[in-house]
Amino acid sequence: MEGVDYLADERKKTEFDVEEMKIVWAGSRHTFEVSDRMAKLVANDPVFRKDDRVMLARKDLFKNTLRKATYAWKRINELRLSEEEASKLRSFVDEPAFTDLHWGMFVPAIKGQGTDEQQKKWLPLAYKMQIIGCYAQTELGHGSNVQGLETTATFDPQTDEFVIHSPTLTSSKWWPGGLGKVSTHGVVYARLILDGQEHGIHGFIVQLRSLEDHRPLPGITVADIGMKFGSGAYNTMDNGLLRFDHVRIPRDQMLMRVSQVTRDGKIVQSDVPRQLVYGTMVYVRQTIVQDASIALSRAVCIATRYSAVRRQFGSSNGGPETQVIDYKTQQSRLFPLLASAYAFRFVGEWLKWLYTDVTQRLQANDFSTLPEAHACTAGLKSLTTSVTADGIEESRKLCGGHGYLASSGLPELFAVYVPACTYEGDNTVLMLQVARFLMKTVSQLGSGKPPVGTISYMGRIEQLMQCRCAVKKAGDWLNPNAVLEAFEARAARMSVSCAQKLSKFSNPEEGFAELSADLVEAAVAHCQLIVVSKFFEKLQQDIPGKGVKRQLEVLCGVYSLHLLHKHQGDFLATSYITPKQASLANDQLRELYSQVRPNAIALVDAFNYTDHYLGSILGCYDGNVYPKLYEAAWRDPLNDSVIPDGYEQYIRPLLKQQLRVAKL
Ligand SMILES: CCCCC/C=C\C/C=C\C/C=C\C/C=C\C/C=C\C=C\C(=O)SCCNC(=O)CCNC(=O)[C@H](O)C(C)(C)COP(=O)(O)OP(=O)(O)OC[C@H]1O[C@@H](n2cnc3c(N)ncnc32)[C@H](O)[C@@H]1OP(=O)(O)O
Ligand SMILES: Cc1cc2nc3c(=O)[nH]c(=O)nc-3n(C[C@H](O)[C@H](O)[C@H](O)COP(=O)(O)OP(=O)(O)OC[C@H]3O[C@@H](n4cnc5c(N)ncnc54)[C@H](O)[C@@H]3O)c2cc1C
Repeated sequence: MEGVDYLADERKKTEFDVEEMKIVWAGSRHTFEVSDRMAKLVANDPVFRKDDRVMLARKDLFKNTLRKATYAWKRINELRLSEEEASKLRSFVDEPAFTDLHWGMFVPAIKGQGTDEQQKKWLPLAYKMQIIGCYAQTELGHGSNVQGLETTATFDPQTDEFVIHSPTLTSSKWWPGGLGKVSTHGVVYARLILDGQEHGIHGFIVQLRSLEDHRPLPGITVADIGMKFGSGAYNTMDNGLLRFDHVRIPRDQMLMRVSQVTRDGKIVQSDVPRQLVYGTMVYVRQTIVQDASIALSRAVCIATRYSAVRRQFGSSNGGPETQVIDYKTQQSRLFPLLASAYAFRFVGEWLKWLYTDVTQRLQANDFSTLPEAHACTAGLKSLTTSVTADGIEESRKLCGGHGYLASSGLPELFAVYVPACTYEGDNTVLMLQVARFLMKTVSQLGSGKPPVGTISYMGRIEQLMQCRCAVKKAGDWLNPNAVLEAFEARAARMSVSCAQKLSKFSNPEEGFAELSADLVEAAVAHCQLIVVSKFFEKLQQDIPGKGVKRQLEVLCGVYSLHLLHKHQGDFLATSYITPKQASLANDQLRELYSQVRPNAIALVDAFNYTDHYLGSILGCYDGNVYPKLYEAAWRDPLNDSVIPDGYEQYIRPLLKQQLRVAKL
């Protein structure tokens, strides 16, 4: 039944202009057009086929990734794509590869931490991919604790070189993507030693492999760390291990924007704060927040379309059964995820702005917003990746048994996505950084320095500690001020409560460790407030298109009220709302689900994903799920023959043996 749209009736119910919503989702008409063009380019090119990925053995999978990545690079050059187009094309290829780390971390590390001279030398080589780089920070023994890294970079004043060395097994670099089999160079993080004295962790550009024959250079041991979670998935990436045996590099290969080492082996600190050595992580964390909305929206698109196709129970007089999307339980699990995808999109857009702003300030030697940028990128990376990883798994469950099939696309999406909760900073460790920022802010209240930016609500601490929720009926929860005050009061009260408990400890570090679980909860409350408030800010913009703004208001209501419902313990325990008001919020939430329902399919169509990118039979645009599942089953290599390999060797003797036992 080629060409029939099985979701056409659903699409007829839409109450808003989907084409305009596509622009809102993309961020601008220009971004929409670039994305649309690149997505179609990839989808229509058979080299980028990916439906066989989960069947491939590791070596074939990896070679296939190399083929796709180099072909993508060829197309980028042939078509003279801009940086923006090239990056979109790579993302629609949808296969983790060494190029992610080359463009996503190696190049940004040189840009952010290299001097002008170093950038001039290394960036042209990297831009033409004449060298391929990775980001080699984590070690076997230490990842979260960057100050605990053991690799050493000892300056030798005789030769004007650094000697890079791995003194222990645990100092082996472990995890860097692209390192295992591909990278020719790495930005390697090591402990700087000058004249026997330690000077903290710094980045060094180290050549790892020959540019002639790709063999590791003398003193370098390098390999892949082995298979990871899931089939296909992140196994396309060659995460690597690396050991140095007194490897010498010229002095000018230490990235010297933050600190310089002089010819006579002295360290000179520039005005730039030492934390800029961590700058690449801040950059990547903000890109991860933007990507979270993409991964979550993919899962939600699949689950929403399938929930409209799937029917179970409720047939009367031989009529059709109920679409599972009409069950309130399904809606209460699915629609908050749909709303979260939109919420993360907008907070990601804002975070990109914040990051650009802090970068411009840093160039003008204004470091004042760095702590907030660090707290926001760390906290939002943690919050959005945790919700997205859980949301992908929930989407799989929302698709029932068929969600467990590889052809649903959800298992692989989960397996690729879930390490985002760990890489670029373990999510708990990052929330504890937010908590430190919050405790510092609370301790400085009343010092005459008013808190600004995302923490400015703390400046109204007295009012926020005393106010009570004014909601009297369910509809009052549609008032943005009521919702915002609730989230502000909850976040402020949880932080103050932690600060009060902390003040009872004579050793603040001991207190911080003891209270860390509470502190993480306060940090989560603060980050949720940021997401809610950025959604409301988005709604204050001029949003054209029939019914588009209205739909976004509904989604904003779903996002904030489902959080309020889920965390009602916090809101009640901090005495901002009463149980009655919590119950009214839930009533309003149910009503909002009914408003999402007729628009659900259109709201996921607005993501504008091609069937190729979604990679899911359950989520295909036309909803023609069952014939496609049936056909896909027959394509499985196990069905190449009616009698399986191994019948003669195992099944037949087994059956014969059973027969003998039966005869006895
Ligand atoms: C179906 C198939 C689908 C296919 C999908 C297809 C494609 C997918 C493609 C791609 C996937 C998408 C993205 C992939 C991206 C990346 C993944 C790949 C690579 C991953 C790379 C990595 O993981 S790199 C390694 C990252 N490592 C970490 O993040 C380590 C975490 N640890 C730290 O950051 C720090 O050590 C710390 C922050 C936890 C502690 O630091 P320390 O110095 O010990 O700190 P203190 O706590 O004492 O703090 C001191 C002061 O410094 C401030 N501060 C700390 N960090 C920063 C910072 N970054 N910036 C600014 N300031 C900072 C801190 O606040 C303290 O300040 P005060 O003194 O004022 O309190
Ligand atoms: C797929 C993938 C790709 C990666 N790519 C790269 C790369 O390209 N380059 C690179 O350098 N690294 C890379 N990494 C490494 C990654 O950055 C680290 O694994 C990550 O930072 C977490 O550090 P860890 O492994 O040391 O975790 P650990 O810190 O050992 O965490 C273990 C547990 O301890 C807890 N914990 C740790 N410290 C604290 C604390 N202070 N308080 C409370 N709880 C704590 C954590 O919450 C966690 O539950 C990658 C990792 C993965 C999984």
